[in-house]
Amino acid sequence: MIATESLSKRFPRVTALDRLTVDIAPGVTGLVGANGAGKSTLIKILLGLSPATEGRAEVLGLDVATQGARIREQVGYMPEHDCLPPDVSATEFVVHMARMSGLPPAAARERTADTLRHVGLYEERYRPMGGYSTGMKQRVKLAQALVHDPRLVLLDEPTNGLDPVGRDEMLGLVRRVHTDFGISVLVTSHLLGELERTCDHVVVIDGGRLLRSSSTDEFTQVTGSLAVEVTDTDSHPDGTRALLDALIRAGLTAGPATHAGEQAAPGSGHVLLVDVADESTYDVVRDTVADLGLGLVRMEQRRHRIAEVFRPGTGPYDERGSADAA
Ligand SMILES: Nc1ncnc2c1ncn2[C@@H]1O[C@H](COP(=O)(O)OP(=O)(O)OP(=O)(O)O)[C@@H](O)[C@H]1O
Repeated sequence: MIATESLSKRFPRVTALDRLTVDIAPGVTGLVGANGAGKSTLIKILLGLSPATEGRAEVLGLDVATQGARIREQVGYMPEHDCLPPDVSATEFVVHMARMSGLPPAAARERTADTLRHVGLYEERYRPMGGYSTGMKQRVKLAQALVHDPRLVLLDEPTNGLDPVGRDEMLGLVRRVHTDFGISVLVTSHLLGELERTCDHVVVIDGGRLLRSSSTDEFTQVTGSLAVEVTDTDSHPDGTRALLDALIRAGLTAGPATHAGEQAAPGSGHVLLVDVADESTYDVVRDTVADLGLGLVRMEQRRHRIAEVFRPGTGPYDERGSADAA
């Protein structure tokens, strides 16, 4: 879908992209990097809107340097910043964008209605956009990127400014762009963790350079620990503590999980991480829980969180730490 080769973009004071070489296959890909990492610069180059200083890039097999107009016919773009005229309605705006992409009037109206419905805008679509919430504006921006039925969409920080519920809803919509319509997606975020559930593949850039490009599964591979959560009982008011002591007596290595992602369900105690020595570890944990008369809330193989891979001291890029540290 997208291929770049030693792509650089230098501004007088800043190198925004530094010899970036990356291949992006069809599907949903996350482009992750801190603010200023070069994400928006890359998107503008891929759309043929800004020339690279060096190197080359292709989108859908088309050269960004010479075939920008053809790329923009087949690619949708959701910009990062608010760009919606306040005194027109979502319907008027999206119909206008559809017409700009070359759709005839009737098809533009029909596609607009379908796309706005898909992003979850109903009666509000006839009201001026100046009165919309941030979430509604982000949905209109997504709709205008989809309205001409592109093969690929480039979404620049679609969750920006949204609260956690709004973020989840937007990420669900982004995923459905691919599952419902078969459109490939490149979505940017400055938050590593939030793309974990949405993307098949994640590309991480920092200071315009490629840090890592791999499938989400590779990022979140299974670790050698088992997360175990139990309930308290009358005879064991701190069930987690009782289980920890018993597991250590049984010869296992275990400890409380301290990572935020391992928080227990409210009222159900805490989570222990148990090193999996071999297959017998599962039996020992199950039998110990049963012997103590505790309720087993969950026992599951723990996976890495994407954010852990890059946390100083815990990731593969830090020789001092181990990626298993939790
Ligand atoms: N037109 C420009 N002129 C000068 N410097 C620029 C220009 N556009 C971007 N930059 C600089 O290039 C670097 C990369 O910016 P870019 O907008 O691509 O980052 P980003 O990863 O998208 O971050 P953000 O989400 O904050 O926009 C930044 O240091 C930015 O200040």
